[in-house]
Amino acid sequence: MIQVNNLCKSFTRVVKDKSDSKNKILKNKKLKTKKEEFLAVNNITFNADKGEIVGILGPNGAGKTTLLRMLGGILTPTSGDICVSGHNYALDKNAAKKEIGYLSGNTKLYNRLSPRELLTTFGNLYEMSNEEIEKSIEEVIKVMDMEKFIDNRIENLSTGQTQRASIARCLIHSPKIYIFDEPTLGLDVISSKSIIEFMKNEKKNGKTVLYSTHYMEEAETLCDKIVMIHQGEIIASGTPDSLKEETSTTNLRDVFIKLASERGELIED
Ligand SMILES: Nc1ncnc2c1ncn2[C@@H]1O[C@H](COP(=O)(O)OP(=O)(O)OP(=O)(O)O)[C@@H](O)[C@H]1O
Repeated sequence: MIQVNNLCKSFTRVVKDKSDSKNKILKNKKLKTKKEEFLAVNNITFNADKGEIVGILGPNGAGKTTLLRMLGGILTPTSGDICVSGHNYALDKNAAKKEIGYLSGNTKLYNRLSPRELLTTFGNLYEMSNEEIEKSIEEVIKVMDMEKFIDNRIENLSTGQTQRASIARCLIHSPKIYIFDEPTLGLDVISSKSIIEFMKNEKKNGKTVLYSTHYMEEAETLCDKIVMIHQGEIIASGTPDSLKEETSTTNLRDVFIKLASERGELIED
């Protein structure tokens, strides 16, 4: 399982210095800029248990990718704790990362390799033996239905096949936890259905799936638990049914709209 406690990530961004506007008008100077810290992820706490699918929902810029990149070990948190199957990231990041299969939102694969060659490369990176790699590839081919294109060059695959190859790359070392950033984004119904079915089956196998999406209807039927974030903060978390009940709404889209507008915040989507 994965436990996240008081997680924060701040970035420095460059903004226009409004206090300099008088200068600009008077002397026709370019407005000065200044550096400012802002919290992209603000004090996030939740957990995802064995056999659970947890959906991270939120509009553009909510902080979903930043959160998942920290959980995937790509970004270092500014503060807070991440614990994966008993391994604390701050104390033993490598052990924690071995438990995770992380799919980033903009995964780029090596175009000139075939999925089989890609999976072999990643198996080697995880220090698996040749025999283990071959066995795992055979499993992954079955799970992701890749027989037809396992030896084709990645540059010749369709979008859906490429996404299946990207997910296959996350499975090669048999992790216990999957962290997927928008795995069904831009896919047609057939390709997204196969990925949704994959997540459902892995849940049955006792795996933990943590994934982000904009598709609230998809999350509503798939997820055991929802973590809704807006402007870096959790605005609600719980089962889809409990969130609807607490807000007297009938779907997750309305839950989000109601909670965000109660806070008087503009919705960016
Ligand atoms: N490396 C960075 N440096 C500065 N700001 C960043 C960086 N990465 C993300 N941000 C900012 O942090 C905020 C959260 O971004 P993030 O990509 O995590 O949101 P998101 O919920 O994944 O959005 P989307 O759904 O559009 O992908 C945004 O304001 C973004 O501009």
